[in-house]
Amino acid sequence: MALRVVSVLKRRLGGPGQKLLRSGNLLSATQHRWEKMPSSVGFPVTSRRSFSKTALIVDVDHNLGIATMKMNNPPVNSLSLELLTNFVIDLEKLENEKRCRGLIITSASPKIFSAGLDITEMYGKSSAHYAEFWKAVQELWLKLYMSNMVVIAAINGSSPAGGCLISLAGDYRIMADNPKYTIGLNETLLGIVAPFWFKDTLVNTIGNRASEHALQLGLLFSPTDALRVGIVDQVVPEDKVQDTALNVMSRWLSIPDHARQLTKTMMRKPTVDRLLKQREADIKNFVSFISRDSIQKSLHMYMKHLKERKE
Ligand SMILES: CCC/C=C/C(=O)SCCNC(=O)CCNC(=O)[C@H](O)C(C)(C)COP(=O)([O-])OP(=O)([O-])OC[C@H]1O[C@@H](n2cnc3c(N)ncnc32)[C@H](O)[C@@H]1OP(=O)([O-])[O-]
Repeated sequence: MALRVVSVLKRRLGGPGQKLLRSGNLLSATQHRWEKMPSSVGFPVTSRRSFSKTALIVDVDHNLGIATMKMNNPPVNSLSLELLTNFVIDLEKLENEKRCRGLIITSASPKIFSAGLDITEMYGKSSAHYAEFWKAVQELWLKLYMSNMVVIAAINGSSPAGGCLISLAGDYRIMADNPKYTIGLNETLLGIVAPFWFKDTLVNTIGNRASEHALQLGLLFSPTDALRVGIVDQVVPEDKVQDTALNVMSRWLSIPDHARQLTKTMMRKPTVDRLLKQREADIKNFVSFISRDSIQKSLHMYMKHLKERKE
């Protein structure tokens, strides 16, 4: 598999990649760039490395310059404070590793990409806890949305609310073609409201009218409908999600990093700045909203409904 992707990379690389091809060198231009780097900057050039923390498995292929992050928080990959914190730490690590240019985010649990924010972090806790939790949610979005890496979401299961936000924060989304899986910002179904930066991320992806419709109704889209509205970029058979993510990555990595990164920043910075300007106010707003009796009751009822659904 890795060899096939390297050859796709070579095919698609212009300039230095073509030179490498002509010279018969089997390394991609990406690898060429790494080889010129002193080994002290990080990992050996031809190695793979895996590290896993609670709720997250990260595998870095240094030959391809691609990391794969698998959320691993059974049963449904809910985004607990711990998962959010580890996610941010590992993202920073990868971001600082110059040889890592692409990140694929996926799930280690079959059928669920992520059930979104861990609802149990949002009820029956102290204001200080809500504030800490919300800060971690903000931090993850800020880091992911402005990542220097190419970020591809390989959505191999359902992806409601916060799970959908993680996918939307990437550069490209590939979803498994299984009508049982859904994706969307369904917050209104829980009686809560997606904050403005969730909304902005959706608007930047699918436009204002479709977002208004999706957000008010808390729509959860099937893969086919998600593709139609533009929440995802590609729908592929379930067993092809990872391979497709690698192939798409090769196309994105064939663009010079600096040009792609500056373009990404130009497109996304105004959205990020909106949150940065009012980060503390957004935390206060979340804490006061989530602490309301009516909201606590809604969340409690929703969790009850999830449990009863099983019985
Ligand atoms: C302003 C704030 C913005 C908010 C953003 C959000 O993301 S809000 C989040 C919006 N998210 C949603 O609306 C998604 C809600 N979840 C679902 O729709 C489904 O769980 C599923 C489709 C993800 C998986 O279906 P499935 O049939 O494969 O699995 P299952 O349903 O049997 O669940 C297994 C266990 O996990 C539990 N649990 C589930 N989700 C959460 C959670 N988020 N958290 C915590 N726990 C959760 C569930 O209670 C059950 O526990 P039990 O009884 O074993 O102790």
